[in-house]
Amino acid sequence: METLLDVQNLGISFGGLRAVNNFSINIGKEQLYGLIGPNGAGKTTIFNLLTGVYKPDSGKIILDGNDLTGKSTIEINKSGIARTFQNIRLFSQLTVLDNVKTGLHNNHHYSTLDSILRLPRYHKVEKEMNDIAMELLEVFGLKDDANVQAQNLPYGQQRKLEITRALATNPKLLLLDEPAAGMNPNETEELMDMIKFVRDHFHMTILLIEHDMKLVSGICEQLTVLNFGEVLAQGDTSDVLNNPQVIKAYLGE
Ligand SMILES: Nc1ncnc2c1ncn2[C@@H]1O[C@H](COP(=O)(O)OP(=O)(O)OP(=O)(O)O)[C@@H](O)[C@H]1O
Repeated sequence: METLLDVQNLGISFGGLRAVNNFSINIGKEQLYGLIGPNGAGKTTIFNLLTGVYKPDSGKIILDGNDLTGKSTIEINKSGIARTFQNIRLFSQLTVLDNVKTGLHNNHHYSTLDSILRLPRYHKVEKEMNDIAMELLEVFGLKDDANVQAQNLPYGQQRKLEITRALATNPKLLLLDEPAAGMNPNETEELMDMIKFVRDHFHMTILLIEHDMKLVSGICEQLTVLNFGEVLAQGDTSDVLNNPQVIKAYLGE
């Protein structure tokens, strides 16, 4: 399988705490990959390193052959990594449609002058963005809510919208930080279907952090288990979940 993300020996310290140490991972194109581990193991810190929120003090991040180590969040997003957050971060006062359009600005441009003077290019680009955003909303069953304020959507739909907006940036790699957090079992089922659909339909590569083991074992093909900032186990999901060290350290059974 062709590699999309190649991370080698990534590390970062906060004061005296080595939050992530010697972290390596290799994710193939179109893989659905899970990152699990106990609270405080360093999972979100790894997402923050991969997206440029934190700069690693050691290691390399290569995406599709491009070295992204030390790049800014904006550069990294433009290079093809998009994410969602543990606590939903939408533009709550904007409509569902406008939230998706904020994601599309990466690939659709008009100048400030075009926009102020409402020049033809402005209308053309706006129409293109509306059409694409509506198509995406239709795919994810959110089209009828296009004009609803994001904050008025039910929780599960807000999660879906966050993923839709991340997809609108046209990423190569989608990072989902605890997508099922706070969801009821029905919402989680729907979410699992959506994640599988995104991978299959958009040929997307997905790395997700999740505590919900039903979701992890249900859709992730490969897993990395993190413990105290270091990789405890890595490989096929069923092998990893049956690894005695993992059961002892993480699952506590
Ligand atoms: N900016 C920071 N400054 C200081 N310490 C930090 C910072 N960010 C994370 N940490 C510490 O790094 C460690 C790893 O935190 P992180 O949030 O990555 O864990 P996690 O595996 O995502 O946990 P959870 O499952 O609870 O979300 C924790 O001890 C945390 O307190």
